[in-house]
Amino acid sequence: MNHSVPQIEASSLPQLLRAMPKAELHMHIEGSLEPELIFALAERNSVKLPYASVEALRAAYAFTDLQSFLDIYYAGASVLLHEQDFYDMARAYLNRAVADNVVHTEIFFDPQTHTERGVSMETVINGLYRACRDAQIEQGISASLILSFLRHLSEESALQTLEAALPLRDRFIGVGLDSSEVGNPPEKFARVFARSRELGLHLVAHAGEEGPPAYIWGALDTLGVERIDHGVQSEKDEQLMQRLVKEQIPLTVCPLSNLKLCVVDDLADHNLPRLLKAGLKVMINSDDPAYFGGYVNENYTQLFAATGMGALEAYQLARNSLEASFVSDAQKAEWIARLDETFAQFAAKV
Ligand SMILES: Nc1ncnc2[nH]cnc12
Ligand SMILES: [Zn+2]
Repeated sequence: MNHSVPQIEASSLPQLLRAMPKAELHMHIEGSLEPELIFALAERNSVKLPYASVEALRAAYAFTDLQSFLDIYYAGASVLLHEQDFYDMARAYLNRAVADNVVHTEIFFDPQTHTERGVSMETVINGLYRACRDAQIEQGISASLILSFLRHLSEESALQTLEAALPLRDRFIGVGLDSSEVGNPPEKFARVFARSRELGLHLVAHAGEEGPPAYIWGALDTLGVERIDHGVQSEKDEQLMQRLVKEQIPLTVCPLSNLKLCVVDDLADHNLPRLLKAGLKVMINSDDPAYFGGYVNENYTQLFAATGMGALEAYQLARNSLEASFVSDAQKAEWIARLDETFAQFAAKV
């Protein structure tokens, strides 16, 4: 776990954070819809928005908690109607990811947000999948999809969603669980996760964003997830911390999200440096970059500036992101070799 990382000038750190190859394992594609694209799609699809302008919409992005964000986030997604809309949204995100030296991304999508409005499952998945495939061919970025269930809806709805997606089973690699956490514990979704496991899908779930450590235990023990999305509340439970370290369960942490949703008051107080130091397999992600003030590199640079972390932590976080991804060991090894090369190049500049 302790890798030997070459000496790198502190002044090179922002450049290194941007240049290092990394994976993004926690981002919601609907959360990458920039206000400009929301307005462009509203016009293209003749959807009436309750905001007069891009500026007025952006001004509404002052959140007090997760729910206050989700209300606006679901309203923003109402402009997505056609396969091309889903394609354009995903290509816009993938362009940003390429610019941030993301070599691999595992993208959440919320089908129920769209199927409940009458958009078909095929429209959603085909648009997103085609964007991932074209970006891979044209830009070399690897991208996979994770179908996420909305936990404020019933398990029956999640089961129906999974069944509706099965004809397109080869177009997504796993399932997740998101939306309003408190009051919707993981146990509510035990059957749909069991069915997903039978289907050979990867399993992840949001837990311990606002909710208690008990939800992280539930996600691990009842749902059998391989990664925890967020998980920042794990620090409140020493036994849970020990388990997360022992089993090296990845936590996909999202610092700017935690700041904007008031999970933390100040980035300088974010617990990621402590979690990393305690030996947890944490990494940095953007969650909903269009709403929280930045894509993945902005999350790295702002958190590092606020907390004083250095090159050693940068290496470990990027490496954790690659190791925690759902790709082959051979692919991981190739990207880790590229990460090592990047660090060696920066060390040579000293
Ligand atoms: N941060 C978050 N937590 C839960 N559900 C979400 N859906 C989109 N972003 C989310
Ligand atoms: Zn999330």
